[in-house]
Amino acid sequence: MHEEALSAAITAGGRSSRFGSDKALAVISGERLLDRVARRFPPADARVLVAPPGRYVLPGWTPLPDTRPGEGPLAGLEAALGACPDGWVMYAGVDLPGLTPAYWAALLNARTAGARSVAGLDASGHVQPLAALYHTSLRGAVSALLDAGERRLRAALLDVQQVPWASLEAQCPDAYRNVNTPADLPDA
Ligand SMILES: Nc1nc2c(ncn2[C@@H]2O[C@H](COP(=O)(O)OP(=O)(O)OP(=O)(O)O)[C@@H](O)[C@H]2O)c(=O)[nH]1
Ligand SMILES: [Mg+2]
Repeated sequence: MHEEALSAAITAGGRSSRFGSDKALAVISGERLLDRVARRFPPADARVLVAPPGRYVLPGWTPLPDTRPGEGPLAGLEAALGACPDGWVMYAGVDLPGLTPAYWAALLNARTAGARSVAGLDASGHVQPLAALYHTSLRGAVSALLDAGERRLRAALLDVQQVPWASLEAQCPDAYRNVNTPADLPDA
């Protein structure tokens, strides 16, 4: 059987305009948000950090420039899918400090035959595309969406397997805690 790779990708190409300074560098519990998200992925065959060239140094992660700089996390996904080996990509925003290895394991375990993306539902039932699995077979579809003017990341959730919050809450209660402003930083 053909072995598929498992890759990790962090997207950090945003402007942090609501935060007021680069939120990836914000320190929480003594470490940068960037380092925290990075170290909470399970082991992966490839690890890429999508961000403007030279903005970050993250040992063990391959720096990857945006294919369409400034066009948002859907464009970041295009870059990640294009650079990762064929298989599944764990794709996360840099501003989700509550993610854990168990969260990724829960998504990976939820994969079904035919699914090309896997995303959790939050406590309100909203799908969460910024901490989700995408299969590299979506490359062409994601580029086509961008070419057509689409910029919402959730549009990339094609052939999606959804994971109910009840299946995620125990493993990762803070999974979708999102840092947009300094007030969102959890107190250490
Ligand atoms: N690669 C890449 N990532 C992006 C881009 N825009 C936003 N992101 C990332 O997508 C995630 C969610 O985006 P936002 O929460 O809007 O972050 P942001 O755009 O930096 O912040 P705001 O300027 O306040 O909207 C963060 O991890 C961002 O770094 C982009 O153009 N390219
Ligand atoms: Mg933004």
